[in-house]
Amino acid sequence: MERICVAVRVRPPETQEPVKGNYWRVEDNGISLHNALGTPISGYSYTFGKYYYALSCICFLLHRLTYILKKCCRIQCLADHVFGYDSKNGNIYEIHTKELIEAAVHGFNGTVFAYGQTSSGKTYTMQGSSEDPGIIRLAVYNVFQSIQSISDREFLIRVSYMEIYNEEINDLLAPENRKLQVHENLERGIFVAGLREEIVNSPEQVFELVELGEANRHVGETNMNVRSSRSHTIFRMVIESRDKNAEINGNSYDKDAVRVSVLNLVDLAGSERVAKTGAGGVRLKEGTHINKSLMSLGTVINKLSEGGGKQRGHVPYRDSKLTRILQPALGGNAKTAIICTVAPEEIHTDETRGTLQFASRAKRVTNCAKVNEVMTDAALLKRQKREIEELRKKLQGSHSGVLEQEILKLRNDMLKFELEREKLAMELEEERKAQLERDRRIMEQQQKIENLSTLVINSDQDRNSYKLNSGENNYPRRLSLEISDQERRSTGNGCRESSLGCRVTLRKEKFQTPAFESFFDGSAEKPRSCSRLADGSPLPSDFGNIADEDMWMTMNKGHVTAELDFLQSTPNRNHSPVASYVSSVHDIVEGYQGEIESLKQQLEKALQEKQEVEKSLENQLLLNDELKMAVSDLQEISKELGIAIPDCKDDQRGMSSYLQERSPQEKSVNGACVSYTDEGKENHFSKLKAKFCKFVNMFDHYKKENSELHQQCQMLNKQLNHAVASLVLNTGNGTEIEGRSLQNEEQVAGKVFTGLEDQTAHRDADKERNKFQSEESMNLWERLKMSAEHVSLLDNKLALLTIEKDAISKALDNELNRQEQKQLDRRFCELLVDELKQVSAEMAGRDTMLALICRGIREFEDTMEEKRSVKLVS
Ligand SMILES: Nc1ncnc2c1ncn2[C@@H]1O[C@H](COP(=O)(O)OP(=O)(O)OP(=O)(O)O)[C@@H](O)[C@H]1O
Repeated sequence: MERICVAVRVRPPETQEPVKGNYWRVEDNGISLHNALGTPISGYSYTFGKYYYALSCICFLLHRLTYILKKCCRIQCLADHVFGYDSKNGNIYEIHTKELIEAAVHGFNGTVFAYGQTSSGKTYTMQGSSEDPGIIRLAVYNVFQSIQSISDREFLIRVSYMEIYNEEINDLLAPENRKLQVHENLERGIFVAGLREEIVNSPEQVFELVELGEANRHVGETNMNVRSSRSHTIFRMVIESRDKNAEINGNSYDKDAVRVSVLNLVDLAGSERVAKTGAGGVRLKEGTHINKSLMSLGTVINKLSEGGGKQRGHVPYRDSKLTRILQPALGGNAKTAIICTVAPEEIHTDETRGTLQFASRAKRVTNCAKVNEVMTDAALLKRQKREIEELRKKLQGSHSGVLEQEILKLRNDMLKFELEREKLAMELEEERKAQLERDRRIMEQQQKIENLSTLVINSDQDRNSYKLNSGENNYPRRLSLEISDQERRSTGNGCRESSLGCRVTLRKEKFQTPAFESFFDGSAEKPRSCSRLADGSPLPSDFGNIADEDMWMTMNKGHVTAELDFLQSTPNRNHSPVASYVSSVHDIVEGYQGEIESLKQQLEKALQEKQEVEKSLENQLLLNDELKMAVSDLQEISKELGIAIPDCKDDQRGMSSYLQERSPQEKSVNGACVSYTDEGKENHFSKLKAKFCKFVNMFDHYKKENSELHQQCQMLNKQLNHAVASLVLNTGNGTEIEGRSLQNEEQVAGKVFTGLEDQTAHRDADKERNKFQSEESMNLWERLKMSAEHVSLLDNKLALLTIEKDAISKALDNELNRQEQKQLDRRFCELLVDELKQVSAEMAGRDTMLALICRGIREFEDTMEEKRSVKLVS
């Protein structure tokens, strides 16, 4: 564990004029604010490791003398420092950062960053000038020098340069690589995907790249700095090294051990105040992002400094790209040095104080740096080294230009692929999110549908209970307009918002045919077996294609069973002016229903009678059968006796003529059996004859009865026809619902007729009636629709008027309250006036009393005076 090294650098004043007000003075290893007289101002004094400063100076002097002393002092040397106006970048580098850079060559991660307000000299410190090279240049030189001094290891250095501009990471070496993403994995730790990395062999190569990056960096002019950095830049060197002699020594462990360290040299953009920078538009936006990310950095430092390096809790590295990229440098596996730059001018006192406080906190942060050794057989170092060698050989050849281009192209391709991969990963993630969202929506929809189904079922149950209670037929008595915002929004299965604005619920379990509301817009899907349905009508317009009764039943089944849920007026509408209109419509409907019900009763009665007649007819037929059997018995006996008896099917006349045409002996049926010699036979014959006569009489009687019954039956059928016809005509003026239900009745009636009358003629009549009925129904629906629209319009108006009325009554109430208040005030005033009058009267009384007392006193005094003068005289 080691602490972050923090140095403070005060840049020279902007003007050479002598300071008139307060000024910052650097003394020993501290910085304090002094007034114009040179006296330090209390509370503005910061001292940074005096003891360490002395030690570091000694260390600097003895730096090259003894390695052990250097080693011992290393930690101490990286202690805090304060650098004054006249300090050079070289001094700072030597004292503050050199150890860190050299440690990076030996496999430690290292980060150096400059922090401070705008125009305090961060860029100057990091980049420097031609006379005073900055930390980056000095570090690059130092790295290459160190590499050269280490003869037993081979190195590979890769360089990248990026900026964080408005919270977007851009590649400064490849400006086309924008909006790069930060990733983390076990192998590479935290890294920026798609960042161009250049393999370098010399400081000059690096400087070229730095220049290229600087040219691409975002800078802009503000009131405080002509060339103000508008982005944070991170110059990164990845140093890989491997033991050269490992293969010769046969040490496979050393051969595969590759040290990989990352050195970040960071030039932060400066915190700024809009009032001072005069930033607006783009500059303001940049400034906002800069301040935000610096605030995140401050928060991270605060968090890290709080726990004393042990219990840190959650550190919000992910709050900004800057802290995320610098995560290893802030409390992680890295050596870190911070250079806090401050401006000496009095006007920047607050900012300077802020920077110094940041420095104090950063000083308390501890890191845990260790040598990063990677064990891999396919080390990148080896591979890339070989590649470099190959490329170098090729470059030396005649086609160097072409090859160079090829390399560039390959590199670009590689980057493109990497970017593509990133993009695809992002798209995949987005798609996943979208899918989740879709699933959620579907779930919601399903829930809604379930809710609506429950509603429909409830409604169905309500209606059933209504039916049970009323003991009525299957027709709903009232139309109710149920408007509920929630339900109106719902457009699930079987439940749609109608053009009337009222919600119409279909009974899904029964409806197989076009939805009811489609009658309004004619969008209903036509049933398969009924292709020639009239537009918008639920009933077939042409019955020519209907082959039989079953098909007709099948076709109409959906319509006949289709019902609307109850529609109820909302309570507030009962009192609306249009409610009477609705109720009148309801009355008309109810009138029709009454008629229909009475007709139905008639029909039922007729059907009952008809059933009775049928029953007696059946009995008659049974008797007929018995009679037939008896006749056949008789025929057999007659045959036996040699008498020819006419067939039982013959009518009465046939039987009579037979009896008349009989032989003389046979004619005297009443006992003249003279022609028979055999007395026994005669008796038997007479018995049979009597029996036969009895049967004949019975037959006559039944036949008569039968014809009567037939007549009665025909009469009843006529009555039935008549009842049904009037029922159908009346239904034509009824509602759709009644119309449909009557179709059902008609079908029942049609069934009854089937056995009695000619079906074709009846169907023609049915067709006509149904056509008429459907037209009438549609007309009525149109009227109902219009009236419902009218009702809804009036309701809206009423609602508006109600709101207006409420507002007026509210205003009226307010006015009344005000009036009351005024009256109360007036009353209060009057009371006050009365009281005042009383008080003044009292005062007047007292004045009078006082006057009287005064007069009394005066009189008393006069008397006394007189007495005194009398006394004196006497
Ligand atoms: N130590 C120094 N010696 C001489 N000049 C300096 C020094 N430090 C800063 N300057 C000058 O001050 C000015 C502002 O410095 P610089 O641009 O480095 O500030 P900065 O902190 O990077 O500002 P910003 O955050 O706006 O980018 C520059 O003109 C620079 O040359």
